Amino acid sequence: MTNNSIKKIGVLTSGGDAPGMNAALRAVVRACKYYNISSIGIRQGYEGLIQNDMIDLGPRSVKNIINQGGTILKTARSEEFRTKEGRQKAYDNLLQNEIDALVIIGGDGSFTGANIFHQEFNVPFIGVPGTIDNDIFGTDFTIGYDTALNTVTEAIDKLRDTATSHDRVFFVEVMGRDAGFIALNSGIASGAQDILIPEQKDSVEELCESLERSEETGKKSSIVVIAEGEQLGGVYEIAKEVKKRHPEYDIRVTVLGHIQRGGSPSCHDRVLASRLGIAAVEGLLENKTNLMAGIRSNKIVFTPIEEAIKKHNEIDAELIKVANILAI
Ligand SMILES: Nc1ncnc2c1ncn2[C@@H]1O[C@H](COP(=O)(O)OP(=O)(O)O)[C@@H](O)[C@H]1O
Ligand SMILES: O=P(O)(O)OC[C@H]1O[C@](O)(COP(=O)(O)O)[C@@H](O)[C@@H]1O
Ligand SMILES: [Mg+2]
Repeated sequence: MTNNSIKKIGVLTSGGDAPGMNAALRAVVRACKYYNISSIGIRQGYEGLIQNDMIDLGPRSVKNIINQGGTILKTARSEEFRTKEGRQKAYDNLLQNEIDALVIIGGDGSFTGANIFHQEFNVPFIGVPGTIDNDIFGTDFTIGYDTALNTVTEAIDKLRDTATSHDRVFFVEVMGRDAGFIALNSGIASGAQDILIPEQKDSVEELCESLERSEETGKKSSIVVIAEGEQLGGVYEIAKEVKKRHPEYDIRVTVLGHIQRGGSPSCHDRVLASRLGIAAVEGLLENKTNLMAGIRSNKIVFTPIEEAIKKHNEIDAELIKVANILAI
């Protein structure tokens, strides 16, 4: 398997952090050791490449992190890497540190940056999808998504207790910059009356009809889950519009925010991250590059990075049907 031209792999975490990034890092470092090559950690995403902020890593440097949320390498959104000058500095530092290839653990933005870097300097890389949003084509699941879903579901369960006690309507905003995966799945799991996601055309009228229908059948409190990328507007605006039409509703709004990105990764995310981290190293050693390691029908697959960035996973119509039937 070993390709002799790769002797050292650099690994970084970039973009929004996601639970399981540490497990992916651990897998990359240990796979490198397994295949007798060196690994070096780059701190704060592309910022660390530009600032030459790196640390040699071995199997014991990544002990006790499989269960930790966040990323011990830290992450960043680097403006400088968007510039040609910034990427030149990054390349100079790669040469100085004798890094032959990169594993990029991050989201679509991080992969876009890696792709441009590859076009300019021909640095081999493989992406590992780490984002709670699950908005990356080429994998059924991104690292962190399952943990975020569990966090959201637990939070909405708590809101349900108070919503029921007061006969209130709760509007809950969940993350998902442009994607409704978190909203749809957590909404089904938490028994939401309605779920608003950017992939679907929604209207306040339909939302009100749904609330009215449930009221007619004796429902006293409801939960509405709204993805932050919802096209109808923000959660406060939507709540205001509903209140205008139903002044009698006792409405509360909760924005779950960054709590959704934290916490110890779920078993699912730890296993996924471990598999993808190893796959990325093995891929590089097989001379693969410009690909993302993902999982489809429980098998490792590699997808061209441009497809991973540009294509979109479709929302499953069956899930929407499930949500609708259960909201009767
Ligand atoms: N078009 C681009 N050119 C160069 N670098 C980019 C580009 N888009 C994103 N990046 C780099 O990737 C980083 C992470 O992207 P971002 O969209 O913030 O998060 P994510 O990877 O989670 O989607 C950015 O801060 C930037 O440094
Ligand atoms: O932490 P920030 O910079 O406020 O970004 C918030 C965004 O990051 C996310 O949590 C994750 O998205 P990315 O992984 O693509 O960064 C989105 O759901 C959210 O819109
Ligand atoms: Mg992104």
